[in-house]
Amino acid sequence: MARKASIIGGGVIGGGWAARFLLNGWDVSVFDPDPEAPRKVGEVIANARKALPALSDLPMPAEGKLSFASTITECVEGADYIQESVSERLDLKHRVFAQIQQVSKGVPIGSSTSGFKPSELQEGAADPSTIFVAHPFNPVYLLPLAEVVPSAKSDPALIERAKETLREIGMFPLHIRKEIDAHIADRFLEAVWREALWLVKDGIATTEEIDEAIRMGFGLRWGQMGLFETYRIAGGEAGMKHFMAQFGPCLTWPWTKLMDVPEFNDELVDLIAGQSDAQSGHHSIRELERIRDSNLIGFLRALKDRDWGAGRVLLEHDRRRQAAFFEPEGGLSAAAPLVMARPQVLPSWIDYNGHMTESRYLFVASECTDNFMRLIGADAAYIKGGHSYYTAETHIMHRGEAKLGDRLTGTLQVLMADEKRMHVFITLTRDQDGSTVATLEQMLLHVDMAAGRVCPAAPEVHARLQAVARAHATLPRPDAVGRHVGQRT
Ligand SMILES: NC(=O)C1=CN([C@@H]2O[C@H](COP(=O)(O)OP(=O)(O)OC[C@H]3O[C@@H](n4cnc5c(N)ncnc54)[C@H](O)[C@@H]3O)[C@@H](O)[C@H]2O)C=CC1
Ligand SMILES: C[N+](C)(C)CC(=O)CC(=O)[O-]
Repeated sequence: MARKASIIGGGVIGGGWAARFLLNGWDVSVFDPDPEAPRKVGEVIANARKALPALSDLPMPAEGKLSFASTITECVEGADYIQESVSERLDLKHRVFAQIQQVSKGVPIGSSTSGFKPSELQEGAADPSTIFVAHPFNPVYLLPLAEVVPSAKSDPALIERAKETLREIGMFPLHIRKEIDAHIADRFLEAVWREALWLVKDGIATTEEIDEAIRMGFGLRWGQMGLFETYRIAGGEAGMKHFMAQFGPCLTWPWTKLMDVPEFNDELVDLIAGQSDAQSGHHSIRELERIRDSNLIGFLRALKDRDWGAGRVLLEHDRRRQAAFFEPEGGLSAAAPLVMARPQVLPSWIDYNGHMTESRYLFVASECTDNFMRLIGADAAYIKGGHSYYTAETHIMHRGEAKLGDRLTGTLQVLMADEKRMHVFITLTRDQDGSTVATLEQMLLHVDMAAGRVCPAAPEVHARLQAVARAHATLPRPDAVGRHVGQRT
């Protein structure tokens, strides 16, 4: 049964949390007194549906159920996890926690607060031990970081449980050991923001020039290595010590305004807002969100290919989902083709004809056979031991068109298997209408990789493969089996 997340406050951040839980298979209930909240949350979720699945080639779990509650009591009933994302006012957050704790006992209550300490949030609470900070980053459905900040009154076991929940929905819970105003990340953002306000106020730079200074240079570095690793390299062969010796003295030079805050008056707000309108006003906010999401997907996939930084978190999330997904219903002896992949057609998969390029059909098919190999035990450890399956022959038939954003399902049927061979038939269908876009017939050979020769599979792999082959022997043989190019029909 799907678990339930309760989201209190359905603004920018509450909507992002709702999307992340929902698309990871949780049921989600949202409470927000704003009558516009369902529309706003719906729009965030619509963006997330386009973006989040594009981070992975694995199937998304079935979406959970979304509901809007009319009271906090109704919202948190039966919740396994509660996330508070109401406006940044301490009195309001206290009132919300009091209402939650009238009905909900022992359930983790994460707060999205950007700046309040957990001990401040817990003041006057019936049970302070369940309230903690889980500070996310916008867009919550794409960025993995959640700063998890407990206080001395927090229940350590409950915090660990909450961190596990965050990992399950693909996040990276960073445990902040000492509570402090604005945690870790917002202290940086505040410092950069303060300096930027000065630069605009003093007429040194426009909002656009400041954004160029970030996105053309150090912003790109930070996204993959952060601050210290980047500066270590900047110290040359002598590393961090040399870097500090060279640039330490400038900390006392007038490079920043440090704690000075510009007067936050209407003049400054109008100046910044006017420049921002001139810079980006030709895009709607929703358009900007989509541009941001598409860029983030590109970055994150690049990091994933390199098993680095946030990309490593995505790979770990894939591994968890893989373990859960590829245990077929009915086990290996189910008499039905096995669902082995559910990819989404990404922008880079589209060719000059406006549809999925041909190499991607083979790519998706090889996702299917890779997952099938894992299922029968020819997994990474088996391959490391020196044995694997190699594809000897493939025949692809293109029977329809897959377009940008289409969700595809790849099923695999075993036609014949013996100790050295498996003959399989893969069907790729479009989820929205069930139509077949391609079929692929393949022969794979079991090889001794060091010898470069075909050899019998290990008995346990052979036994699992045979279990599937026996079950699939009862299935009708697809018409396309054995077809070749130029054949008369
Ligand atoms: N916007 C951002 O970039 C980030 C914000 N945060 C934090 O997330 C929290 C929410 O911020 P945003 O989503 O940006 O604000 P927002 O203004 O977009 O949304 C706040 C929502 O809370 C609702 N609300 C007010 N009283 C309520 C109540 N009694 N019960 C339920 N809902 C209620 C409002 O109707 C509104 O929809 C804040 O604590 C903020 O510091 C955290 C990370 C980033
Ligand atoms: C501006 N802010 C303090 C609300 C920002 C955050 O808390 C995190 C973010 O997403 O930038």
